[in-house]
Amino acid sequence: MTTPLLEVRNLRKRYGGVDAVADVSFDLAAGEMLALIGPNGAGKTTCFNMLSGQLRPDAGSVRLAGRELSGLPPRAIWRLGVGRTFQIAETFGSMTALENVQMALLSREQRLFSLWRRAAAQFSDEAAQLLDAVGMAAQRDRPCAVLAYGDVKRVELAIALANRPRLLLMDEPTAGMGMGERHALMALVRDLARERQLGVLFTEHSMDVVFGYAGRILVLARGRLIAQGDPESVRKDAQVREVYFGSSAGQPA
Ligand SMILES: Nc1ncnc2c1ncn2[C@@H]1O[C@H](COP(=O)(O)OP(=O)(O)OP(=O)(O)O)[C@@H](O)[C@H]1O
Repeated sequence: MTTPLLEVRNLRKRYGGVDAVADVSFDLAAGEMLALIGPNGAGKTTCFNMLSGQLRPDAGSVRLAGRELSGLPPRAIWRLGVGRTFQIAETFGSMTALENVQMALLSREQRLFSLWRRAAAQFSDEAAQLLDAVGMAAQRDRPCAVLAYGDVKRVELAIALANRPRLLLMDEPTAGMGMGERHALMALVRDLARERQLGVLFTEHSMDVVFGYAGRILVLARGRLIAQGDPESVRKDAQVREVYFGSSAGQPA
C-alpha cells in the first residue's frame, strides 16, 4: 500500500482539563478534497493550528509523506509543503495581484527585499502563470484593494500555490462570498487539487460547499471524530444528525 500524503494519528490538545481535540486520527491522499466539519467549538481551528505548527500538540503524530511534522515550527512545516489560506484574505491592497504573487515567490526563494527590483523581473513569468492558473490573468496589474472579494481569494490561492505545497489547509475558503463566487472558487480548488495532486483539507460552515466538493468528510464534535466517510454515508449517519445537526431527523444538506 502506498503511504498517504497526510497521516494524522491520535492528535490531542487540552485546555484546562478539557479536550479541545482528542484522539483524532485520519489520512488524506494526494489530490483529495477532505472537509473537516463540526459545530462551533468542535475543535476544527485547534486541529488546523496543530497541523500547520501554530500550536504544539499535547500528543499524537502528523506525518507528511512519511515525515513527522509534529513539534516543528510553522516555517519548517511550510517549507516541507504545507500551505494555508485563512478565512480573511491576506494580500497587500496597494500592490497589484502580480506583485503579491511575486512577493510569495521571493519568500519561497528567501530573497532579500533589497533585491526586489531585480527579483521581481525574474519571477514575473512564474507569478503570471500562477495567476493564470487561478483565472486571474486579466487582472494581474490591478491593485488588490480594488478587486472583488472573490478575486482577492483567488490571488490568495495563487500566493499559497507559489510555495508548491503538497497539502493545502483552507480555513473556511468561501466565508463572506456569494453563492456564484463560492461555487466557482471551490470548483477551481477541486480542479487544481486533481491536476497538481495537491491534498486539500478545508473547514467550512456552508453545507452546500461541503457536500458539493468534498470527496470525503470528517465530522468533529467536542474534539472527537464522530464520523468520517464519503458525503453519502456522512449524510445518513445517525450520530452526525444527532450531535452535529441537532436532531436525528435533521437534513445535513
Ligand atoms: N487558547 C485557548 N484556550 C482555552 N480554550 C481554547 C483555546 N482555543 C480553543 N479553546 C477551546 O477549544 C475548543 C475548540 O475550539 P476551536 O476554536 O478549535 O473550535 P472550532 O471548531 O474551530 O470552532 P468555530 O467553528 O467556532 O471556529 C472550544 O471549546 C474552545 O473554547
